[in-house]
Amino acid sequence: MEERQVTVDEGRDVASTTGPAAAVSDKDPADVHISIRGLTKQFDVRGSTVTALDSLDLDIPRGQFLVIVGPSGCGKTTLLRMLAALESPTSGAVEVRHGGEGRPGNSMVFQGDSIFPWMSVWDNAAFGLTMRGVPRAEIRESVGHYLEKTGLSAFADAYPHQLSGGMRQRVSIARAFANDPDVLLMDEPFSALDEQNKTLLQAELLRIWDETRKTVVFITHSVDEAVTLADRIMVMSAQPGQAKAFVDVPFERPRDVLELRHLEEYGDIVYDIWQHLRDEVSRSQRQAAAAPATGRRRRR
Ligand SMILES: Nc1ncnc2c1ncn2[C@@H]1O[C@H](COP(=O)(O)OP(=O)(O)OP(=O)(O)O)[C@@H](O)[C@H]1O
Repeated sequence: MEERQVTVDEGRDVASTTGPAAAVSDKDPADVHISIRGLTKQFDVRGSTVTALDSLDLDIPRGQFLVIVGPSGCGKTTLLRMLAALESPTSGAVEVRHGGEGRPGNSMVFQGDSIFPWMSVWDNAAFGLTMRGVPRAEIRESVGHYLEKTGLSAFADAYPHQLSGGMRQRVSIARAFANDPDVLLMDEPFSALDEQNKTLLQAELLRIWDETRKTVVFITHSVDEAVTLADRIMVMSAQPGQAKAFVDVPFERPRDVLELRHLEEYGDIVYDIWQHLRDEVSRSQRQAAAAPATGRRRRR
């Protein structure tokens, strides 16, 4: 089994780091796909230090759909970027236990357009596989499959400017799944879409994910979206980002998005998450109002 481990240990005993009880798995360690210990990330912003993440401990079992919610600026994207090894920790460790020879470690799906405007839908969806030199027949099969699953077969030759925003996000999803990564990292992929498209795409994502049961780490600001998609939800505190609470979502799969939202228990879970989130959102707003000079930066 291949392993990617990013560790920056500034004199702390990572193994003895403790965190919220539910963050660290009590299951067989062989089931843990992603293990995070004491993860801290600081940025220097014009002479002052911004602690984006503070001593985060988290185990993500293989095949879990983990959704992260938290107020703006609490370090969600920073965490995802460290999982993708696009950013290195200031201290602490991220260990991703890679499960498949020759497969990419992760694929990312972002908010807004992340597909190449000069490539057709087909070429966009095939991009990761083509770059890895996968045989053409395999590419044809995999891309054909995921374009069909995302309702894009008829648009294989179209270019992004000929598509709606929802269709462009479908291309991103088809590309991510076709690439067959070990882990899927999704950063607010549906936030730019209208409510109807969002609901349709959530249902499609659930259907596609059900076939593969890949480990997913998904960021959203929408509590409804979190409860609809997740096996488990991590609620983060306002900056500096820490795990404030973990909420298990017990609904059976496959899930019907609309039926789910009728259930009494669905409302209870949404309420529970808002209870955890409410103070953090207020705290984050106060921080933003009090410290405009620290210069929160968006990278997208
Ligand atoms: N490259 C960077 N340089 C300086 N500061 C950064 C950088 N990346 C992130 N930050 C800061 O780290 C903090 C966390 O940012 P991050 O984007 O991870 O938050 P977030 O929870 O994803 O926010 P949002 O919900 O608004 O997308 C913010 O204060 C941000 O300004």
